[in-house]
Amino acid sequence: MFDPSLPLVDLHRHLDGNVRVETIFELAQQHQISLPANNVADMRQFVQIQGRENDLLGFLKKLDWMVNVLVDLEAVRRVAYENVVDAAQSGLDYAELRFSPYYMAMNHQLPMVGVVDAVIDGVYAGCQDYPVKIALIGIMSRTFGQQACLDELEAILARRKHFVGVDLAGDEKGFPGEFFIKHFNKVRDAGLNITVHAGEALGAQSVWQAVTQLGAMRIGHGVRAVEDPRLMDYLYEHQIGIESCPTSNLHTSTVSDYAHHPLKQFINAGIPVSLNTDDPGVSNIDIAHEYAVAHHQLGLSFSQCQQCQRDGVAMAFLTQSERLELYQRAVGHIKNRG
Ligand SMILES: O=c1[nH]cnc2c1ncn2[C@@H]1O[C@H](CO)[C@@H](O)[C@H]1O
Ligand SMILES: [Zn+2]
Repeated sequence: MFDPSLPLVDLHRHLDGNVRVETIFELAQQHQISLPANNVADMRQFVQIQGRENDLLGFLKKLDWMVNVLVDLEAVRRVAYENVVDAAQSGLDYAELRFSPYYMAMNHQLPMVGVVDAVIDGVYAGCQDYPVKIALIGIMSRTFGQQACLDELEAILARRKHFVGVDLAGDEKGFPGEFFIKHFNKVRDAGLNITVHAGEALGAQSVWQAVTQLGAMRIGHGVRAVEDPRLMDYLYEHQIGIESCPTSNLHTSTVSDYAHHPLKQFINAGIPVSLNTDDPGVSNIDIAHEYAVAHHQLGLSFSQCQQCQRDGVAMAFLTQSERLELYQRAVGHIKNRG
């Protein structure tokens, strides 16, 4: 339940977690990549969540098919372009698309800076054709270790002006935040914003770590922060925003059901919260679905949903004048629709 007169934004959206099943199938056919199914309909079960997974790692396996078909830079460009189309068609005014150059490059030994350039190129082309504003966040995939993360950070920083921030994603349990302090020192030196996946597969300590040692200005998921009241106070005092992705949290079994999702606890604590899709292609959802879930399953009132929309704009890695533009654009939408 969102308000069409307010900007609709998605700040936590993995570009490499949103490759269309049709595209996976087409690319695989064109380039003789073997898939576990021989038609698009049968392929869905391997890419999209069926019910839920037992844990985060089970969920993340679904994305592997998406990057498995990135055979060349043209494929990367196509996927980036289609991500902009999908964002626009789902009604978003603004999306921060995040991607991991290492993860996208690794299967076919693509050059990482080449991957970054291809994403920039595809996103730029998409923005020429569709009315949506896009910003990019570079991901370090912790799953592949510290050196791989340093390498992909280097590729991100080689195109620094095209990014608004850097994130840390992947296997939180196996590769905790303390392994990446040096990486985020470089990110801060480069003047980029910082968001970190934390409190998803590990508890409140991981969120503490992200905000006090990695310099996180926003937290991806943050679900388990509610386990520590002192942390909740800290997040409130420092107005660290939570990028909430309720359906993803259900699909990774971070929460046992929607009724146990802590979104309302963050709101009641005065912590800024945005609603986001995480991996729309894996969860098979769009942003409207998450607002419907927030209202109907998590018990947010319409005005609390509106507040999430406003918090999303406030939390966005944008300048003040860009935020105002988003509000003006939303008013324009209503006029166009009317
Ligand atoms: O919900 C999530 N939690 C943690 N990591 C994630 C999630 N979704 C995707 N990735 C990770 O992000 C990178 C691709 O953008 C990959 O490392 C993937 O495993
Ligand atoms: Zn994520």
